[in-house]
Amino acid sequence: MVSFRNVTKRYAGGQAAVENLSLDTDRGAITVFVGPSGCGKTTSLRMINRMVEPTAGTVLVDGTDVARRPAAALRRTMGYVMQSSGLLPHRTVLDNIATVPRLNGDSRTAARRRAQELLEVVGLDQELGRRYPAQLSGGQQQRVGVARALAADPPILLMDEPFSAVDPVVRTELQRELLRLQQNLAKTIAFVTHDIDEAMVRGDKVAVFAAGGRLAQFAPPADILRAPVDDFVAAFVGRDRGFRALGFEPADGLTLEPADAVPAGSLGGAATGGWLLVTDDAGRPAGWLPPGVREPEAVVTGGSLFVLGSSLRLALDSVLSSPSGKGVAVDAAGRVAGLVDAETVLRRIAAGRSG
Ligand SMILES: Nc1ncnc2c1ncn2[C@@H]1O[C@H](COP(=O)(O)OP(=O)(O)OP(=O)(O)O)[C@@H](O)[C@H]1O
Repeated sequence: MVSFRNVTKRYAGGQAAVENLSLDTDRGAITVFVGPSGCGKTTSLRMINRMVEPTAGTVLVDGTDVARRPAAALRRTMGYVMQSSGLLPHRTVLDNIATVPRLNGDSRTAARRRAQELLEVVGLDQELGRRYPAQLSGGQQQRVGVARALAADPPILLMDEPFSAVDPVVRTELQRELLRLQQNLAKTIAFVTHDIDEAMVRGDKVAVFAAGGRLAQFAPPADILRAPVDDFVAAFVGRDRGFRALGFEPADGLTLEPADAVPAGSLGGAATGGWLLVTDDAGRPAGWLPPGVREPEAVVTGGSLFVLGSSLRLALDSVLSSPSGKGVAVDAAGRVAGLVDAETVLRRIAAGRSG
C-alpha cells in the first residue's frame, strides 16, 4: 500500500537523513519504524504525506507517486497523530475532532455527530467533548488526537511517537486500545517509535533503522528477535531477546500438574508439608503459603499468572516469578487450572526447536 523506492533525503548541507530506503508496507497492517534518535524515522514517515519531500526516489501509495498529488488533498487521506497531541487549544474537543470532516465539506452537524461517535470509539466519555484540550489529561489528549486522525475515515494512519509523552501505565493501555481498534478498523498504519518493546508488541512488521538513515532490517518482530541480521540490530533489540521471542511462541501442549489449591477460608485441614496454593472463593489464585505455615495472613503474593492459550514467555515467567517455583495456570475466567514447572516449559521450548 505504501512503498518506498530508493528514497533518499538530504536536508540542506547535511548528510543523508534517509539513505536509499526501499520497503513496502502491507495493507491493513501496522508497520513500525524503530531505531535510535536521529536515524530518519520521522523523516521517512513525513515523506509519506509530503510534509517532507525526498531528495531522490519515489514514495507510492497504492501504486501512485505521492508527488503527483496535491499535498493538501493527499494529507486529507491520511490521519496523522504526533507525540504532542497537536490539538488546537481554543477549540473544544468535539470541534478539534470535527476539523477534517469540515474541511472535507461535511456540515457542522454531521461533522459533530461523527466526532461524537469517535469519542466513543477511542474510549472517551461524551461529556469530554465540550472541554478544551488543556482540561484533559495527557492520555485523554492522545486519545482525542487518535479520534481526530480517524475522523475522515482515512485508509492510512501515520503515527509519530504517539504515546511517548504519557506514563508507562497509560501507554500500555493506549497501545492495547490501538490494537483493539485496529482489529475493527484495519487501517494501514505506519508507526514511529524509538522504544523497541513498543515496536515488538505493536508491529506486524518492524523496520529497524540505523545511524545515517539506513534500513538495517525489515521483518516481523518474531523474526527480528530470532535472527537479527547484524550486530547493530542484535544490540538494539536487547540482550534478553531470546526470552522475549518466547512471547511469540504459543504455549500449547504444555502438560499441567493438578493444583491442590485450597480456598483461604478452609485452611484448617490442609496438609502442612510443601508450598500450598491458596485461592479465593471463586477459585482464583490468592497466593502461596510456605511449607509448615497455614495461617491465612502468611500468604505470599506475587508471581505472574500463566493464562492458558497464551505464550511460552508467560508460562516461563509464571514459573520464574512464583514464590513456590511452580507457575500457576489460570483459565480465561482467572480460575486456577493447574501448575506448571520449569522442566515442562523448557522441554516444550526444546521440542519447538527440533520440530
Ligand atoms: N528540518 C530539518 N533540517 C535539517 N536537518 C533535519 C531536519 N529534520 C531532521 N533533520 C536531521 O535528519 C536526521 C534524521 O532526523 P529524524 O527526525 O528523521 O530522525 P528520527 O529517527 O525520527 O529521530 P528522533 O527519534 O530523535 O525523533 C537527524 O540528523 C536530524 O537532525
